[in-house]
Amino acid sequence: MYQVKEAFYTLQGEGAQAGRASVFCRFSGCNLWSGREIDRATAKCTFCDTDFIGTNGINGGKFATATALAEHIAALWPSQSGDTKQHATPYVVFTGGEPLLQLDAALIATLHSHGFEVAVETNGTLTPPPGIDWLCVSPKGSNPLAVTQGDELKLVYPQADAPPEQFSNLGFRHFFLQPMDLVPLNQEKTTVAEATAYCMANPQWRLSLQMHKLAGFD
Ligand SMILES: C[S@@+](CC[C@H](N)C(=O)[O-])C[C@H]1O[C@@H](n2cnc3c(N)ncnc32)[C@H](O)[C@@H]1O
Ligand SMILES: Nc1nc2[nH]cc(C(=O)O)c2c(=O)[nH]1
Ligand code: SF4
Ligand SMILES: [Mg+2]
Repeated sequence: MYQVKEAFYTLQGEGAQAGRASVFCRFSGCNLWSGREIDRATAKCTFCDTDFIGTNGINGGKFATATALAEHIAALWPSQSGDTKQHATPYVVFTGGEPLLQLDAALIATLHSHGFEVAVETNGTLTPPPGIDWLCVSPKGSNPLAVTQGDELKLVYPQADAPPEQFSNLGFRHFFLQPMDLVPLNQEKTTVAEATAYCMANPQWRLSLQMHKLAGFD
């Protein structure tokens, strides 16, 4: 049984694939926070910008089989019109909550058979199933990483207990700093200038702004 908070068609707003048309599938639940505000201060991850509780969002629900969820996701990809010369590869991004609590090899294989490339946004504390085409790891404080290689490492910045230097030798193709959005924490200060300064001083790192929030597309 897969529990999905919401699923929607949008553009990837973050990291190296920013701007790419994507179906987002947001699984319910996380291993680092209950999702309740009352627990935020004592959680293992304290700055989350997302509601991942339950299955009541747009196109959310409970899915008994990989086939049922894959068909639900595939139906959100636009049908290619007859005069389209170039055919874009359908792309699904599994996120959450923490997607590696639920994503399995059967669901990935079924999406491949529907022609999808499969991307994952994970906190890196759980071992991924085989078959993922694009793996984004976003470390959270001092929580130990189970994943030390992948396509991109996207660090929310600043985190006192997770400085970039701690990750710069890991086996990723791309390294991004994403300024911490303080709105969910009810704080005024912006972190964009700090992340910009770090990237300019340390050119291994690139800046990831959350395009969907700036442009307002989800
Ligand atoms: C909501 S998380 C879900 C996936 C997974 N649990 C994780 O943490 O990577 C999706 C992305 O949003 C980032 N994120 C969460 N809260 C944020 C915030 N306040 N500011 C900027 N990025 C944030 C995460 O680091 C992650 O890259
Ligand atoms: N457009 C858009 N891009 C995103 N990239 C990562 C997101 C996430 O919440 O995992 C996200 C999201 O919530 N929306
Ligand atoms: S690990 Fe990801 S989903 Fe879980 S609380 Fe942190 S940012 Fe949110
Ligand atoms: Mg998000």
